Amino acid sequence: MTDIALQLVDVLKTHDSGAQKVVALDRVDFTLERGELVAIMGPSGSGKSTLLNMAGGLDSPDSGDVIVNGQNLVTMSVADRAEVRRTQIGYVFQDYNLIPTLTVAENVSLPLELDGVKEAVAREQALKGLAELGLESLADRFPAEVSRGQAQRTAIARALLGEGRLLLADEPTGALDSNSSEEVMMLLRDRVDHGATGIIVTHESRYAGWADRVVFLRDGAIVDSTSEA
Ligand SMILES: Nc1ncnc2c1ncn2[C@@H]1O[C@H](COP(=O)(O)OP(=O)(O)OP(=O)(O)O)[C@@H](O)[C@H]1O
Repeated sequence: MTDIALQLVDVLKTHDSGAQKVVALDRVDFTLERGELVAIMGPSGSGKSTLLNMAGGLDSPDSGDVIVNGQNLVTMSVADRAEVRRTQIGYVFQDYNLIPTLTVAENVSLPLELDGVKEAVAREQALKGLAELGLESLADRFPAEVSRGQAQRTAIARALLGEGRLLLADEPTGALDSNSSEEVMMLLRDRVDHGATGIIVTHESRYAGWADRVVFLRDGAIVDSTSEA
């Protein structure tokens, strides 16, 4: 394994917006070392979510390369990309993406079961992950029966399962009060300190303070980068 968890090389991404083309990422180069937690900040529309979607293999660039743990997501097959996503990447979406017909625990254990982990073992791991976020009592409720903050923490529990993951979190504290937000940041930090690697998109500099480095985007380009070190 290399020491680089993620590399974007000269990534260009445009979106069609009516008759116009919007440049969402303008030939971005970005490297994330294993064990780093990086915060991405920037004005609305600057390309933060697009960058995360590229990193997570949810969308493909027009040109350039996206390399996760030494594997180029751009040149691999759709099936291989799906497997990298499932086994090596944990994604926390802005809108949680919980499956409404599955319970909280089932939502968290589903990716493990898709990986072939036996149902009982997957449930046990899901319950452990939920307990870390104070959600064990909600395990058998459905997403519609929990609060927005609890749904967000469920999505985070799901993303955190699995060792040494690349965690990609788009505004993970968006739906949470400030105490819960601090807890979530502490958890992400702790997970990174124990072998994971992460990117958090955030609008709030106080949460960016948990990161090792803050990268600022503007008009689809990285304009500045700070380091705590
Ligand atoms: N599916 C899409 N179709 C058309 N344009 C899009 C699409 N997704 C994003 N864009 C445009 O691409 C640019 C970057 O969007 P992106 O969502 O990455 O920004 P962001 O920094 O995450 O914004 P926010 O902070 O508001 O979430 C914006 O101009 C946006 O309008």
